[in-house]
Amino acid sequence: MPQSLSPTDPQAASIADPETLKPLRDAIIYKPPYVSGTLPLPPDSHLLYYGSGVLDGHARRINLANASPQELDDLAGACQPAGFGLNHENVYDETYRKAGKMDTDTFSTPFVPERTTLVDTLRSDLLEGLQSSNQIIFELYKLNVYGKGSFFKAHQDTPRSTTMFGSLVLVFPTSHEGGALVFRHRGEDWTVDSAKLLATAPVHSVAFVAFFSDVQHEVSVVESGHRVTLTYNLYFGDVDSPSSSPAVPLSAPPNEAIFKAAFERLLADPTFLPNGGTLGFGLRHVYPIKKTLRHIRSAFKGSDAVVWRVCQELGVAPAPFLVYDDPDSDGIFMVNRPPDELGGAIETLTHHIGGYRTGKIICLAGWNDYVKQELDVETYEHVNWVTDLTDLTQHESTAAWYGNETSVEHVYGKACIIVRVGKPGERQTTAEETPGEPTNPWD
Ligand SMILES: O=C(O)CCC(=O)C(=O)O
Ligand SMILES: [Fe+2]
Repeated sequence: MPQSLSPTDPQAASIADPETLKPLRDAIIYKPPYVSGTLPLPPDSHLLYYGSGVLDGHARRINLANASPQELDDLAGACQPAGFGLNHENVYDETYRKAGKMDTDTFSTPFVPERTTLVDTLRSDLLEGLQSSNQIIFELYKLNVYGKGSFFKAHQDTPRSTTMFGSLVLVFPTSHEGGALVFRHRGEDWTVDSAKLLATAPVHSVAFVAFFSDVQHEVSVVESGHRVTLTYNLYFGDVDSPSSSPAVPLSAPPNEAIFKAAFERLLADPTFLPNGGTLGFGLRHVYPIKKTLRHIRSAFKGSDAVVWRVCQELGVAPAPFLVYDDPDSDGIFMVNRPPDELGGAIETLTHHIGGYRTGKIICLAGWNDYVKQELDVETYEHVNWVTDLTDLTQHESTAAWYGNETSVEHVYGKACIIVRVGKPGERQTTAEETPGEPTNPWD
């Protein structure tokens, strides 16, 4: 991390007290442990075929997109009481869980989660980092019908293997009130009211909620109607290629509103960066780096997309940068496009990137005057790191090292989002104020 300047330095006003950045950092690092939203589907995806002992071997067909109360009563009547796992046993206790269930040998659904945008949504907004590149396996687990007065008290789902990482619940648009899913984790709680989500969703949508296995959750009492759900166990498969297209979120990730509110509060505070300043966010996902960083903007997902969108909404211009931490000096550099091959000796990294047209020196702590002059100190800029740099998205360059023996060194530029904030009253910045990205005919 860059070192701080002394408080007497004229640049000191652009250094934010790290405590003030904590709400922004927390909104990204401690994001809610679930994703939820609605998913428009073709009407046939809501079909359900079921048969059980009570139907004397006859199968029934119901379309959950427009099921009548009688059809739903029949479905509920064909269910068995739902149990829950306690000390490795399946227990029935209607003071703890009151709901109907069908096992997967009793019903059939044409819905295939792998063929929907759910895969991208989970990879972007629930998972992060290297996990986002894993294949996700959806295992259909149960159909549940929560009639009036049904509920499921606080519990954690039983992981069925070491590769199981979470659960997915799909809620069909059958008329119901209540039955919100409440999560509790690290002393916080969140409520996802699927009935309310469905009320404003396009016709034929289902609601979805996916969450990590270690999160405590409960289904609050269904006040009326039938809440019909499919639950899936979520497993990691092999490492897959990252999805090529970013998920277009149908609903914002749950940390977006929290991050935005925290950022708005900071920008409204006149003691925050009284001279304006620069914020840095390490990236939380893996993206390919090409000749320029321009394509990365449209690839951002999860919390990276949250930072990007919220900054744009609040009028503080975000820009992608690569940051180089030169081990041979105390300098840290940032450039807004990958440097061409460094070519020469590693000792010249400082000069090469510092002198590079789009290069920008962001920390000069400990540098002597000669180097400062060489590198044009006016380009100095202190970055207040909200979240640490990560090595998930980085650009590699090679350079020769002339020591006792000549060797090749690798130098890595770590990608991040840099946000420039104006002083109070003039907080908004425009993209033109960030160093312009050279137009590249090959981009
Ligand atoms: O129906 C829901 O929203 C959650 C159900 C649940 O927690 C479970 O089946 O384990
Ligand atoms: Fe559960």
